[in-house]
Amino acid sequence: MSAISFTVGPKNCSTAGADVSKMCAAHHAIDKHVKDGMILGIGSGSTIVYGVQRLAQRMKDENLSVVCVPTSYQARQLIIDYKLTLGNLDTNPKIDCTIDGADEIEVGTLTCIKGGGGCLTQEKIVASCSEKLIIVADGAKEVNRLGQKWKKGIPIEVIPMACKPIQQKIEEKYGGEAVLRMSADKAGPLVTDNGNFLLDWCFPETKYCWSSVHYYLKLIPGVVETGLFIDMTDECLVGDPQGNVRLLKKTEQTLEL
Ligand SMILES: O=C(CO)[C@H](O)[C@H](O)COP(=O)(O)O
Repeated sequence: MSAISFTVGPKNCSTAGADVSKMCAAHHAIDKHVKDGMILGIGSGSTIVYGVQRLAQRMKDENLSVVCVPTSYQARQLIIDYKLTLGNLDTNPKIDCTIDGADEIEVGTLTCIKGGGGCLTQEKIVASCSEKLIIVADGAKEVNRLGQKWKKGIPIEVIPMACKPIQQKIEEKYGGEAVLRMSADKAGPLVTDNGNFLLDWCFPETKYCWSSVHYYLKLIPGVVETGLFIDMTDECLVGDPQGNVRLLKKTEQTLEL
């Protein structure tokens, strides 16, 4: 793997029952990147929960003033539950830094698949308004090629009435299978925070120019957003079960159209 990767831990974060890899990565990101007076984007998923806990602790200990802009209903609720200051893009259209998780990270280009938790559209909007995007993850997410470990496909948010034609167009163009994500607890499809459906496109194993795939998908009427995060990530902090955190920087150019 070609990447700048070095250990920046270990950190003292051995809380019983916690996922130490995720926790150390998230704690390190908060300690390194959050400064007083900042507008901070709060990502979604399980890793960021540790980040919010750490932030709440720092706010108390250091009396920081930080406005938090959520990337999902889950993130909004976390901000409220931990008594942090809730912002939004109307009042804070420019964000200093967003910290978020990922489902898979291509080492070298730092291209990520996101949206396993279904929040990709708001995550991408908030990231696009941010000076910096910091991804926090455990080592299981690192790959040389997207799809090596994450087998659930690339999440694509779609307008419900366009779901079937979009499925067909994707499969005709690239092959594989674009599967409508179903809700775990309600009969029928999962509905996103934006009232849309999700397709998870399980793509055939081959070499892709991900930016051209992304642009092709985005141009299909009814596609709202894709879970491909290309040239957005500034750095990844990757934790391990011993509490070490490695920093990954971009070292390879993304294939261009
Ligand atoms: O993109 C996301 C949600 O849409 C999450 O950031 C991603 O699924 C990672 O989640 P976790 O931290 O639980 O592994």
